[in-house]
Amino acid sequence: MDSEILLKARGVSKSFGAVRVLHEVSFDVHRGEVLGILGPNGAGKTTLFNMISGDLKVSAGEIQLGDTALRGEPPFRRCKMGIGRTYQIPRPYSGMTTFENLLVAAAFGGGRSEKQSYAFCAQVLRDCELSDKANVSAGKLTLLDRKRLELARALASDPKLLLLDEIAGGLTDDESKALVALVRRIRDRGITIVWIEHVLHALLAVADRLLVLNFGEKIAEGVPAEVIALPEVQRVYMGIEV
Ligand SMILES: Nc1ncnc2c1ncn2[C@@H]1O[C@H](COP(=O)(O)OP(=O)(O)OP(=O)(O)O)[C@@H](O)[C@H]1O
Repeated sequence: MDSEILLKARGVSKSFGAVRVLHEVSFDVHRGEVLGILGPNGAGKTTLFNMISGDLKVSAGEIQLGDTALRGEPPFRRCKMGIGRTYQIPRPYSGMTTFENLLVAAAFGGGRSEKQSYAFCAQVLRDCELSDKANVSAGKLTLLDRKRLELARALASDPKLLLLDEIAGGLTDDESKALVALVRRIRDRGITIVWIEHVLHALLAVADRLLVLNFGEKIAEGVPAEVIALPEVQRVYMGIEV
């Protein structure tokens, strides 16, 4: 990890009508790091991602990628600027093959000829261990391979910053180890990652830092071992009274 800040969030808030979902959340994501985001159901984690990716507008506050303020930029522009994301409920085109799904995603990243896109997508498939499923219809993949495809689609847009939303849920221990190994390989290629995850052991295996949300507020941020030892985090996230 270097100390250059790739993403900066300052005072980010979101309300739906009278319901306040996020309140003045500020944090930095350093280039090359994996920042894990924890928090109970409904804490506002996915809402935060939606505001980074542009799926939702902020009610207040600022988000910057590098030196560029993201306010007013639509999702497709943010994708071209280097923000890739997965969704909690994967959204592949089920009637298309795995490879076709990647080609569509690569078209969003832009900047490549058709020939270059084919070569790039073939590389992403190899990285995600999906080469042997290239011609399989996305709707027929196993759960682990659907998760790999969700990741591969995000990678095909060639992100600098990858937002992962609960990709380890529902996997066996061995499968989640395979997914963690894949996340590590992506990080080692220089892609900065923010990972929302309830499967704590998967997150702890790769996160450099953790940020914890509760009821829309940041309650902790820092080195994983220190954060999960905090009494408030143990109480709200793990239900342990200390
Ligand atoms: N479009 C919306 N309209 C109204 N309320 C919403 C909307 N999107 C999210 N919410 C509410 O905002 C709160 C935070 O939701 P969010 O999905 O961000 O939580 P989360 O921390 O990601 O939870 P989980 O771990 O269950 O995915 C919830 O109470 C949710 O019902």
